[in-house]
Amino acid sequence: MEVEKMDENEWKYHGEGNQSLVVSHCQRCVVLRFLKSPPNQNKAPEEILHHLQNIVDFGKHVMKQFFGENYVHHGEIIQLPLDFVRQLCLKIQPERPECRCDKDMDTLSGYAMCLPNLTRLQTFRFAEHRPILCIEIKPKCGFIPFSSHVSQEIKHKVCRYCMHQHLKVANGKWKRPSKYCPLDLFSGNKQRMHFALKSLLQEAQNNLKIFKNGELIYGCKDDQDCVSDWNELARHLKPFFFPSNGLVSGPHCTRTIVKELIHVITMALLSSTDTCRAGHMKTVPLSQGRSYCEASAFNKELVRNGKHKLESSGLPRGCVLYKTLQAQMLDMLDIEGLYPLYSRVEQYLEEFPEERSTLQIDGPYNEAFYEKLLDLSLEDDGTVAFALTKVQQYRIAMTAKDCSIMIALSPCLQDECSEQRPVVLTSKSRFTFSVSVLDLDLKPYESIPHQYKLDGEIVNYYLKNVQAKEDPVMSNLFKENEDCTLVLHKV
Ligand SMILES: O=P(O)(O)O[C@@H]1[C@@H](OP(=O)(O)O)[C@H](OP(=O)(O)O)[C@H](O)[C@H](OP(=O)(O)O)[C@H]1OP(=O)(O)O
Ligand SMILES: Nc1ncnc2c1ncn2[C@@H]1O[C@H](COP(=O)(O)OP(=O)(O)OP(=O)(O)O)[C@@H](O)[C@H]1O
Repeated sequence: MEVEKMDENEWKYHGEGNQSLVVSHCQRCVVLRFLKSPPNQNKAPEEILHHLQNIVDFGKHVMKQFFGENYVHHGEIIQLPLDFVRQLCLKIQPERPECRCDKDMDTLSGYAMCLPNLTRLQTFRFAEHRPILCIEIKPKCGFIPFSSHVSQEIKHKVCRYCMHQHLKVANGKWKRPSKYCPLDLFSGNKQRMHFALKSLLQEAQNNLKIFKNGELIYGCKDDQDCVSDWNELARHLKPFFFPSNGLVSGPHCTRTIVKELIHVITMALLSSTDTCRAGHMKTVPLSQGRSYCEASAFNKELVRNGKHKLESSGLPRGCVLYKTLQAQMLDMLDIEGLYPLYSRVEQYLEEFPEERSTLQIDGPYNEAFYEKLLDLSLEDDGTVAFALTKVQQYRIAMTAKDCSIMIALSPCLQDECSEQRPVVLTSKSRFTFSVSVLDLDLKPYESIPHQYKLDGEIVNYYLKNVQAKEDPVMSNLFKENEDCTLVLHKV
């Protein structure tokens, strides 16, 4: 990219989260990702550069090992003319959702990350202008804690996402709770995955976005009360799924298109498109802990219908969900078991502050950092080294619990499909696709006390306001469903 010739008119607002703001190039398949900070808390340019370098290194040396080369795009740092950045910031300001304007885009350092635009990622090497459909999912934590450090029984039964929904609605973050449960999505069972994806389509919140040719066509843009218009979505998707226009419009057409969409997403999420170095590293057997969440609407429906056996088909080893879950499961102790270890490291750092850099708390996130993550032992020998390893593994897990998965699909004809590209078929079309993982910035060490506090708030709110008011019939049904062991005594 010729940075001297940068023109803000060639870029447009693309999206943002809590930490960064993304603009996309109008013609080329690239984006610029800028860091954000609260007003009047600008960081020095060297600090921004260091932070961005850490993000790139972490993607390159750590997350690529967990997910594999093809899933992770670490990007590169780019230094831009300050005048261009200032003009760009002014240009995009009116497009920004109000709820994100509590932070400003960094316009002082001139540094940003340059990445491929994953919503327009070409799945064909030569096809320049093929239509592209892209689905972005932020799946959140897909397992129930199995750690013995968990103090509240409810955490072994209901997943964090489902509990957190109630607090979010109470706080006004969202108007309605979602029926999505990450455990259904991560179950590998097609029926449960279908239910999870349908729930995301009903209440997207910040967990689902759909882009057509790089433009956001579905998902929450601004307010907490976004309406899910499936008919409008079906209108956008019809040319992808029914290219010869064979399907009449109406509710049946909408339902069929949504079903086909869910099918292609499921197939892409379950496909194994990459191998990775950490592939042999099995954090925790997937069978450990409960494989379903008692609060999941799918589960409740089954129980109501007298069916107590919830299927969990398991995930194929190479698929993106499996890899995400394995990285998430590096949180083996739960925040309750981790917090005392964090305090041990803190105490050590208070005594020996100069050790902070040797311990690689703020990077560099290099090969040596990755190697230290591989020790999965849970035997606490009382050392700072043990505590630190668990803290760093927890930070990786938190990152994987908050990342997003992007699936880019482009229609192809039968004779066009290459053997190197995965293909998914629907009733009337076929797509080549690529899967990527984004927002893999390592969660800061400093966020651990916040995680500890938030965990308590989520659980206490749930116990006080939801579980206490739960339908007693439902609770009894669950009790009947609990596993029981028959103990035989000698007489
Ligand atoms: O704690 P959670 O689960 O609410 O996750 C936060 C996300 O909220 P969500 O629940 O997904 O709506 C939150 O997302 P939103 O800003 O609400 O879209 C951020 O991703 C936040 O990350 P960071 O601390 O800014 O790096 C996330 O915080 P971390 O816990 O990942 O640090
Ligand atoms: N390489 C990319 N290609 C296309 N779109 C992208 C890319 N990177 C980010 N985006 C879009 O920008 C949005 C915000 O980016 P990102 O998730 O990295 O922000 P964040 O502030 O780090 O998020 P969080 O709130 O989770 O901390 C994403 O949800 C996605 O829609």
